[in-house]
Amino acid sequence: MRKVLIPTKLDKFAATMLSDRGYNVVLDGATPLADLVKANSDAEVLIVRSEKITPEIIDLLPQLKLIVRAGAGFNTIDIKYARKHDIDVMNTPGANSNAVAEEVVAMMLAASRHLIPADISTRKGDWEKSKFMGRELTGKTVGILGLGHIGQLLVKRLAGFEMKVLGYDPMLSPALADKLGVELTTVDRIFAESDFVSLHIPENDETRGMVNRRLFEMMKPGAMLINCARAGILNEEDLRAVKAEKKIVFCNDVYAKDAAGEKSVADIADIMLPHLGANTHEANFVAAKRAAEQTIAYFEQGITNCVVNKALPDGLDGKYQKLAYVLASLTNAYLGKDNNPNRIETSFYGELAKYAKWMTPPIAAGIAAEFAADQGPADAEHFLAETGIELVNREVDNTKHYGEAMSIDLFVGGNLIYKAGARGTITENNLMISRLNDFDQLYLEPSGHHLFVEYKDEPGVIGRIAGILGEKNINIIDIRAPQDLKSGLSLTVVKTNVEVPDMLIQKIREAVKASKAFQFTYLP
Ligand SMILES: NC(=O)c1ccc[n+]([C@@H]2O[C@H](COP(=O)([O-])OP(=O)(O)OC[C@H]3O[C@@H](n4cnc5c(N)ncnc54)[C@H](O)[C@@H]3O)[C@@H](O)[C@H]2O)c1
Ligand SMILES: O=C(O)CC[C@@H](O)C(=O)O
Repeated sequence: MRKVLIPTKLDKFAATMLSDRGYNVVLDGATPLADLVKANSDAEVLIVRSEKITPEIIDLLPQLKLIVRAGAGFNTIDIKYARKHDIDVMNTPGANSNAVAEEVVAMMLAASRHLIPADISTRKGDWEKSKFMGRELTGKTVGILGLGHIGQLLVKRLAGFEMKVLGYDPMLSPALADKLGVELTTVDRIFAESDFVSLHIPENDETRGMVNRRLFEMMKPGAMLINCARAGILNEEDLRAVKAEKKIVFCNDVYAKDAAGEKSVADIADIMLPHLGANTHEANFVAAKRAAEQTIAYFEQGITNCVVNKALPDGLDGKYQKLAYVLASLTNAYLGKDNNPNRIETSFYGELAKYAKWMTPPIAAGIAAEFAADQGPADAEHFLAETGIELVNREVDNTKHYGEAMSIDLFVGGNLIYKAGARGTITENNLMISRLNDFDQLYLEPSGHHLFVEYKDEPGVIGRIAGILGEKNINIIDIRAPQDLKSGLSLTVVKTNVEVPDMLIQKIREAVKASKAFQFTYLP
């Protein structure tokens, strides 16, 4: 019986549904997380809300296969560590979005009409009608950053106020924006022209701290900023610095840590709530129901569409990532250790074009041993940018009929640009390097130890290489010998049964006056 641990205050419906289906469920929202995890170390599934799921918690659950975040944001879960341990993490997209959209409308109205301080004052016996002069929503401009489940619902819920809606979300198609009545624009224009700005983006490496002083300084005096997304996307110090001068009204639902105690935003927040966005009976029920349904579908039907830490996107065969690694590392070996690339150009043919970003981690790993290939595309892009390597994905000409193939070219900068590149594909389920530089028709299956020797074409060279290897009892398993007719160069690639020692490579280099001689080993 699979054990499901629900260490949070989640609607009982999830526990009931899973128990009815034969799962062994422990639902306990009172015991501290670490204690509960230690007492249930045989759990295979963890269903959580905003609890922090750290490597330490994951290490206490050696049989864990699945973490379900009953909600949208999964920044509280170490999804990379989970991936390393073969644990899938999923969220329940859209389950609580209506609750958040309604909370935003409530904040807009409450702050615009001073409902909270006016209530406190009137209860006290004061009559401060003139102090609480309000503003109306109708006809104003609202700017929405992030138009996913919540952002889109917010547009619909605000429809009655006849507002002009500006939006920014790289994933929203112009057609859908049109249908929703959203004018897609830049982040800068949203901040500069809106009377109300509402944030609905996830917190991740890309968005952390992105709502900063530069944007606050653009805001209209007296405009309202609403953060029901995540604390980390907004730079609190920057807001503090400009809030008084710009008279920004700030409504906040989210904190670095969900816990009782003083809140650092207290001095700049006009309304602050204890992370109430999803806190409705309806949202709690829907999130619980989805979490249970998704768990059952995951184990019983293998449905993984809500997994957020996939190593591979649906539809991509992992062999293509191996190929990208091999092409990048072979080309890098060809350039030699004194020639560090400063630009990578890639071409992905056929269906591979839509998976281009998933090739960036293996390419980065292929040219830099310090980058681990199991990291995600954003990590790889960040690593390349930090290392000063430009990545350009070229438009491809699919009329060449290369099928699902890829080319990777590395450039060494400076005034004199030096370039090397390789193309490959998968044939009969094996990696196949079809070209290295202008040596077409290489058709090399790269597994094992390969000695690459490039030289001015002349007869007898392959025999000399074989002789030197034979003297040392090194067995030749396969030989490829393509020519580059334009440059008059030949390339001999010898697959050997063992690694060829450096001294022997040097001997071969001298014996055949090679322009290149290096070993390339790939052990899949
Ligand atoms: N306060 C709460 O209780 C509460 C409840 C639910 C969700 N949330 C937070 O709200 C966030 C959004 O929730 P959702 O359900 O709408 O998620 P979602 O995934 O449906 O939508 C997020 C949208 O943000 C867009 N986006 C990502 N990076 C962006 C960027 N740099 N610029 C512009 N757009 C970007 C995405 O393309 C996506 O469309 C969640 O990640 C979560 O952190 C808070
Ligand atoms: O579970 C909650 O109450 C908060 C959930 C919310 O922040 C989310 O990202 O879904």
